[in-house]
Amino acid sequence: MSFNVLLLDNVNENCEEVFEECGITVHRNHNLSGQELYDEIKSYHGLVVRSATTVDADLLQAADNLKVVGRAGVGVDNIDIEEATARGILVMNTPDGNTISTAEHTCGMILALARNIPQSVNKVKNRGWDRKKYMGTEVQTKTLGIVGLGKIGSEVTKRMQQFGMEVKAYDPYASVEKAERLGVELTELDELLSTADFLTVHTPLTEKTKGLISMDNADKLKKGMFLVNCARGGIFKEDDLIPLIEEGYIAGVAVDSYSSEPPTDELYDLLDHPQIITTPHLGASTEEAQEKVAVQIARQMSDALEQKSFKGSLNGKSISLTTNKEVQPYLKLAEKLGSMAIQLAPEHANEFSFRYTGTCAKFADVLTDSILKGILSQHVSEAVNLINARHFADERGINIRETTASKAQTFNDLITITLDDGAEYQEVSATVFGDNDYRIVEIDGFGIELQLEGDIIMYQNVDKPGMLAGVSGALANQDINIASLSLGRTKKGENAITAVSVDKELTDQELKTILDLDGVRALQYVSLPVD
Ligand SMILES: NC(=O)C1=CN([C@@H]2O[C@H](COP(=O)(O)OP(=O)(O)OC[C@H]3O[C@@H](n4cnc5c(N)ncnc54)[C@H](O)[C@@H]3O)[C@@H](O)[C@H]2O)C=CC1
Ligand SMILES: O=C(O)C(=O)COP(=O)(O)O
Repeated sequence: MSFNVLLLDNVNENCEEVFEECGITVHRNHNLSGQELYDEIKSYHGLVVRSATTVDADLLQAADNLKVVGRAGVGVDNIDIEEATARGILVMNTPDGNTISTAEHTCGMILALARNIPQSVNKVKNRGWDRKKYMGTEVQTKTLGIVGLGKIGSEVTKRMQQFGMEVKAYDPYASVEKAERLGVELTELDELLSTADFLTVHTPLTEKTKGLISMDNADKLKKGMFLVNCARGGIFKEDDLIPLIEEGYIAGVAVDSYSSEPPTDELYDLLDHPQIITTPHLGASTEEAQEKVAVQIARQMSDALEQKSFKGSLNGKSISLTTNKEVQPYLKLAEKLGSMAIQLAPEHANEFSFRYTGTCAKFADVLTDSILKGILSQHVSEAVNLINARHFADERGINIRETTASKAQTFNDLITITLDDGAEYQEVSATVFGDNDYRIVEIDGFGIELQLEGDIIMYQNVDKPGMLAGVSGALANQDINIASLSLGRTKKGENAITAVSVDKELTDQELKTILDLDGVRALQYVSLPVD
């Protein structure tokens, strides 16, 4: 299949080169938006953006053929990942291509704030000369507070330590070992706010980081501190920046990212304050960073479109495993078994347990996606794939429990699915022999062995002579050929289960002739694809 990709947002020209080397057709358009973009996007398999294009639900809905959205950069807050996931569209970014550039820009902002560089440059250019007004402060021996000790936060740390700053950080998810390695003291947020001379944020904008600094916590700030935001607009409450300055809580702010870009008129008015220095989202705007992210995203997207690798994917992490040859037979087994289990399950079952025993246990994550694909494909009108399967399960309030045991038991590999509606449950287990011999091996505790494909009748019966003859007679009378069968029973003379694989799809009427036979207690029927 041949693919085509649309490049927006001035993505570096190396992006084109890499796509073309991979045999992918590229079209570039810097100025598309609104209806024009909705119309244009329909024919593309891939879309590459930076931060300027909003990839929202409407755009994704219009994108009939889209398989992957690539962000040539880090932040994906301009992409509706939830909607993309629901539509089975992969979203990927390039997490480290612009780290150094953004860290360097942040360091520049810290120094610019400390020495009033932008304001004094402006003064001189306007024929002014004021050395007193622009008296600065050294950063050496001062405390730098970092919120978010991730990739950029760590690089800012290393650089500013060279300027003699003491670095403290607040990041509830950072490890103590990492902080020790960087020579950083991890603190609580309040302590950081009350001790930092400069505070720089390097987190995404989330419910927790939105308005991290505002007039509400102004009393916690070290008087006269400087603030830097080269992460995302809104981490400092923009409306509160001037009151924070005017009331003497902070000495100045450097901002590179805004809650709306370009800023609204009101926001421009706020940013006009002489103690606020600003750049137009330039953190990642260097030749080096743009080349790196453009090349990285083109490679990642080409590999994903060609199903070679899914590196950098944000909404289908586990599918990166699917290119591993070892996992392929298990994926198929999981999907087939999921498809079988749901046909046998009690109605309204919403407690799903998946047990993985043996080698397959190490692939549990993606196998669960595959089982869910098998289950949900029969109930969801949209196409279910490994990216959106969990989304649909969540939407349906399905609770998933996964257990693993790497030590093989009777079979080298066994996947067991239990679907439960709170009152009744159905349990099926299957294995794969070699690369492609998929077998059901247990149904509700009865040992059975039958190929996991085609049309299968399963009935419980009294364990007495003549049962099988009755069933095969009934099938023969209707010209239905038996392909194979398997018998299982709990104890001699008690309950038995028979699974019969037949050569054609059966009607309800044909099935009834078996259910009506004396001694047949319950009957179930599943129809599975044949490879
Ligand atoms: N101005 C620009 O042009 C650029 C801005 N960015 C932005 O910079 C930010 C950081 O990027 P990276 O360092 O690459 O990301 P990262 O994922 O490596 O680091 C983020 C860190 O924030 C921490 N974190 C998350 N929630 C937190 C919370 N509530 N409190 C404290 N820490 C928290 C995480 O544990 C992680 O260590 C992102 O928002 C990204 O979009 C990135 C590149 C360029
Ligand atoms: O990578 C990021 O998160 C950035 O903010 C950089 O944005 P940009 O690619 O320069 O529009």
